[in-house]
Amino acid sequence: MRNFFRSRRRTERAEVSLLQDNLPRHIAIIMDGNGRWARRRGLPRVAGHHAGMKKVREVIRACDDLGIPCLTLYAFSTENWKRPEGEVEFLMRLPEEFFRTEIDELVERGVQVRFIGDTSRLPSHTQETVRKTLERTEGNQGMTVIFALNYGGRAEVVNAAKAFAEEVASGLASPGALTEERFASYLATDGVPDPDLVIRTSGEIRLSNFLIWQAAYAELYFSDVLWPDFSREILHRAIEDYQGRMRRFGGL
Ligand SMILES: CC(C)Oc1ccc(CN(CCC(N)=O)C(=O)c2cnn(Cc3ccccc3)c2-c2ccc3sccc3c2)cc1
Repeated sequence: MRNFFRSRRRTERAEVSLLQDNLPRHIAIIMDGNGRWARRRGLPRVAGHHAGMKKVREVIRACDDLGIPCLTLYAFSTENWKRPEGEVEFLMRLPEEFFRTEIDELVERGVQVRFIGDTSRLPSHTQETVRKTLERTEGNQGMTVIFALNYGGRAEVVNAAKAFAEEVASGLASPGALTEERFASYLATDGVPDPDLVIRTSGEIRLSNFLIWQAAYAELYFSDVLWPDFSREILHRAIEDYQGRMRRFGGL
């Protein structure tokens, strides 16, 4: 058994060594902690969101460089209506800045961007950014990056159940034909493998209604760092921890 591990190729990195042949196929991240990060520095909350957005770029690059096929990002935030007025306006403008500064590199890297969640309640200019991002990256063959916007796992399951019920009502399906496999095809993540690793920052140990169907078997990794302090090194540590767990139970 020891030879088996020793012979496996390793990517030596300063902090951790990652096994190239046991990388997660899909990593999902609950990006939490922007507000606290700003408050600890005596900065306005929007500074935390702006710093958080820069980390989105860094984590996409880090996953793409490792060859992670799929990354889902959940901009975890308490409901918008609890936020001060100016903050919501700022948040709705942030995607345009991200699009303007990042889209060319994403296209260059062959990244395909997808969105899950209810984008209908976003302001029209933000919806326009979503549409342009989809247009610029559809059909790309590289890594898939999914942004969960205004997303709720239970709402997603209810929508899938409704879609199947409608097919039964219109005689296209019979209740007996429903399987877990078929049900998953009605979810927004249809065609995407389930996340192997879910990471959440800021020390909160909760799933918060995120990918509740898809993450049924995912390894969960909780980091105390606040999202704007997330880094390539912390990502690597999470993946190394994941690989350590797979080694313990992966054998049989
Ligand atoms: C991919 C990009 C071109 O398109 C879009 C991106 C997002 C949205 C929806 N959105 C912003 C509007 C809203 N719902 O408040 C959020 O989900 C939201 C809520 N908090 N934060 C701050 C935050 C930033 C970073 C990490 C956590 C939270 C964000 C936010 C704002 C700008 C960016 S850029 C990449 C991610 C991201 C997230 C619409 C279109």
